[in-house]
Amino acid sequence: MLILASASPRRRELLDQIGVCHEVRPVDVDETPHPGEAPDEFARRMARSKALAGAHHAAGRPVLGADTVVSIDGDILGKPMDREHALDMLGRLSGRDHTVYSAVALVQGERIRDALSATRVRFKCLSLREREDYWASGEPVDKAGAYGIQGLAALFVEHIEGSYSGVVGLPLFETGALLAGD
Ligand SMILES: Cc1cn([C@H]2C[C@H](O)[C@@H](COP(=O)(O)OP(=O)(O)OP(=O)(O)O)O2)c(=O)[nH]c1=O
Repeated sequence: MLILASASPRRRELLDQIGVCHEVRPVDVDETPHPGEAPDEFARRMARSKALAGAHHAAGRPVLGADTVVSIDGDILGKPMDREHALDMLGRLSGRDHTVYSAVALVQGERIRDALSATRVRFKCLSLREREDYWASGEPVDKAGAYGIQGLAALFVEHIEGSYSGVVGLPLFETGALLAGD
């Protein structure tokens, strides 16, 4: 059975959605970007690191790792450290387009393969009050870019072009192709 090297409840639900039986075994990796590292490269490196870390104790079973980052003006927005950080991130996203990179990596024996989705997301303009109320909902705390498109933040998203499941945390088309060996 496949091992999902992730603590994200969204990833578990997304894998369930496509009927892939799996066991959840979260891993701990250093999620610090290298100086000057591009957001898409960072997401790919993280997905690969998580899958490889999971493979250490997998006894040869296939292991899936994933990573999602929000990127605007070339910067990487990860999870917010605190309220101010979240309000600042949401302020940067307000009224603009950004890109969500979601990478997935699969380790099978000696082999590792990965795939990436890039999705454009446009936010409406957010007032300070809206950002404060959103923080108070508790939703932003564990999410890249301090928002969850699958939750209340659906009200902020004017337009999306790309992979919805990628924004939520696991690009299902790309994941299915990796698992099928394409
Ligand atoms: C942009 C966005 C992100 N997210 C979530 C998906 C991921 O769980 C999280 C990004 O953080 P990640 O570091 O990719 O993942 P994680 O720490 O939650 O889980 P793990 O490393 O153990 O696999 O943000 C949403 O749920 N909705 C969204 O709209």
